[in-house]
Amino acid sequence: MMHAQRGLHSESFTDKVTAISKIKAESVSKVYSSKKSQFVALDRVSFHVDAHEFVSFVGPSGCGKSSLLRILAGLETMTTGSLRISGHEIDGPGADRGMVFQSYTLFPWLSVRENIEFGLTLKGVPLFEKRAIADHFMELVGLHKFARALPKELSGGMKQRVAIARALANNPEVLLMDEPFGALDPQTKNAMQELLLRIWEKEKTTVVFITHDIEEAIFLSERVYVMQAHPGTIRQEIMIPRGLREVEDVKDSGAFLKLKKQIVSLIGNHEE
Ligand SMILES: Nc1ncnc2c1ncn2[C@@H]1O[C@H](COP(=O)(O)OP(=O)(O)OP(=O)(O)O)[C@@H](O)[C@H]1O
Repeated sequence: MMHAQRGLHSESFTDKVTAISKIKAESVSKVYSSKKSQFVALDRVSFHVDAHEFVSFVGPSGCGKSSLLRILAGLETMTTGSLRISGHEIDGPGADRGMVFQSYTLFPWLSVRENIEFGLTLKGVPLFEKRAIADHFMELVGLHKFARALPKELSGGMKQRVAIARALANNPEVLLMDEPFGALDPQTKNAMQELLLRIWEKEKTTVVFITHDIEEAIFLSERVYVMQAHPGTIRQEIMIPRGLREVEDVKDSGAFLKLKKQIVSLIGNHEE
């Protein structure tokens, strides 16, 4: 009761923002320290990601994109600031976050199915349920015919499809992706972008996507945070208009090229 009364004024607004935002970062800084020097990789970075949103961070090498994602994943600690997922301060890695990295991180001795089921096995999910979940995600990424294959028998794109399926099988609240298609050839990369969008639309996952590829960020996202380096900060938030992707040959369309030019100049201006 007391809470309801307190919540009537400013606090109710704060509660509402926290409730809407799946991720809320406030003034996150990361300083790498050695005996001789200190390096500010992230300087008071604030952002939010709403539930079911697809948000990308794009920026030049060294702007702190990967540091930010590693902090979100709980693999790295921030130096100062606050970073909450569903209202809870991040305190180490957790099953609420699924990760897909650029480097292939499948267990080489496990089959496609076993890789996808890995987290479910750890959680003690009953066999029947585990099989059904893996079947669903193998179907979703188009690898059901490769259930028994080992990673060494797969192409780079197929490996990343397994990595996405494995991350999603654990039903994470947020999917964190660090340049997941960075090592793929352009054609495979395009196909993977299309696939990821289809999955995102179907599964309603909240996605945080890191890339240095501006086209990729515009094509995939609803919002893009443009970062700058030295120190790593967020320079601007760019809204990607709904329906942009519906246009044929979208990457050559006037609206797309305009957004690309805008982001190139934001990044370029700072690098001069
Ligand atoms: N463990 C570390 N110790 C010291 N400095 C680090 C460490 N990790 C990253 N850095 C520095 O912090 C800065 C940001 O690195 P980070 O990898 O987060 O950037 P990035 O934007 O992902 O760059 P890239 O696209 O090149 O991977 C870089 O200048 C990097 O050299």
